[in-house]
Amino acid sequence: MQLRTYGDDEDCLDSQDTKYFPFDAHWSKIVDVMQEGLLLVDTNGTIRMVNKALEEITGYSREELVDLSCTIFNCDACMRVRSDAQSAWCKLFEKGKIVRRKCHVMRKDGTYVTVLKTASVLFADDGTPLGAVETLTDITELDRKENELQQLSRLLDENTIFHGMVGRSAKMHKIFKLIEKAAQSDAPVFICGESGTGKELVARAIHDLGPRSDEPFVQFNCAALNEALLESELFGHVKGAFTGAFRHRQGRFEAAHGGDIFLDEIGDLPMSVQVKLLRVLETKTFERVGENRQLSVDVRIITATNKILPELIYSGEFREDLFYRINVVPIHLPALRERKEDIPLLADYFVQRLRCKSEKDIKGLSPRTLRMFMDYSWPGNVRELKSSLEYAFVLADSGHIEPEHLPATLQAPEFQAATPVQGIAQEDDQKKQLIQALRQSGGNKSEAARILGINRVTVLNRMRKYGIDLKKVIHH
Ligand SMILES: Nc1ncnc2c1ncn2[C@@H]1O[C@H](COP(=O)(O)OP(=O)(O)OP(=O)(O)O)[C@@H](O)[C@H]1O
Repeated sequence: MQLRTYGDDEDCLDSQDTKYFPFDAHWSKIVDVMQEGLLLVDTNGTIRMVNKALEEITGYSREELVDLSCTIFNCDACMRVRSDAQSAWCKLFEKGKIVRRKCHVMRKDGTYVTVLKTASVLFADDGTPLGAVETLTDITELDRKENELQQLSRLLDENTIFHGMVGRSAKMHKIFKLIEKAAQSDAPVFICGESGTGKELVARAIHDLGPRSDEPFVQFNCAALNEALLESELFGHVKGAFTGAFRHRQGRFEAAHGGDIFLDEIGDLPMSVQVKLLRVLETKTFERVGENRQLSVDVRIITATNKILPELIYSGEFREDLFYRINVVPIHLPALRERKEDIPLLADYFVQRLRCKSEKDIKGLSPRTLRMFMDYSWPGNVRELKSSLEYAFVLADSGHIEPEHLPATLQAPEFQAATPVQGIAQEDDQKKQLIQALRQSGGNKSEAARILGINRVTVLNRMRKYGIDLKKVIHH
């Protein structure tokens, strides 16, 4: 029995009768706008019809395919078993249909494409098989992503990743152990380390691993607001407490009740608010702005800063008594240049993650780039490494990431340091890099922060610290 095929006879689907289904006359167009490849074979396995998407998937034209055997696709899942003259079905068809089977079909150029195949046998009213319809969905891209995810999970066994933190150095392993212990206690945790070393990740891990993990985790950046707003943001205010306080507002401490509060950039907390925070730590009570009532609160406090608090105590900007209260369990995160053995692993990790999000087939770092990564001092630490790779994914097209795909700050030899740079030399480098990034960004601080792999608040702090005048820098 022969199938009447699409194109043989435009009237075959009752195109005159549009009363019931006005699209009947347009079947050829309908199958051609389908995203899936469509293939019609007769009982001998001879191709009778294909649509446009199938031409695109296989690289063959319609004319080339019609009248050929479907074995031309060399499909790895079609173990063709011809039991008698009438039945030429692939083993897959024995059940009458197959649903979303992953297989590989050969294109005209000899390459293979991964497809999801769905197929059904067509029967006449008397039960005689007429042929079969197959749809093929190209999943090459999905398949690639799946392989990448598998690669990523192979890369990251439990010894190299800890709650989103990647590291195989002895220093990071010590930190992972410390986090586990700190999480179980209710004592305040103080996380210090340079910008971009992962302090926020540590705070999150402490919450997730601790007994308060089902309770709130409230995060607050103490450098984000001015002194007047800070207090009401942290402790809340009552209606009429100040101009503009039209209603009661719950503060962050109340919101964190039962859970953990993470106060980031604690070194930037103004003195007036430091006193109030000290009170919360000592008495576990606070007052809303504009109210005299004491409210008790049960929160564990986690703080972090990239500043050296003893220096701030010395200069009178931070209360010593508060420092002792928050610094019960100190966690010091080492700078990336102090744990260089983590650099290749972190780079692989970020490359794999970026590959999953990108269409580009970027394989990793070239040996030259890896050497450069190992020699660089990474003032912006892991954040800078991550954003350099994001930058490289924009510039590179495929293959390996070469030094020329990296941000200018990594390429300028005067900013590279093979050995840890300390004290004044480091500050000098930091200032030069900031000036260069601000020039590069035309004075845009957020963009400069992105270039350096640090956050905007750190850019502002450093500009203040080094007395950088934006106008002078740009018009230099
Ligand atoms: N060990 C790590 N593994 C994977 N990603 C990391 C690691 N450390 C940091 N990161 C990533 O680097 C970026 C910066 O991390 P994070 O914000 O925790 O740093 P930070 O020390 O809090 O910085 P800042 O002081 O500027 O606030 C984030 O995108 C984070 O996911």
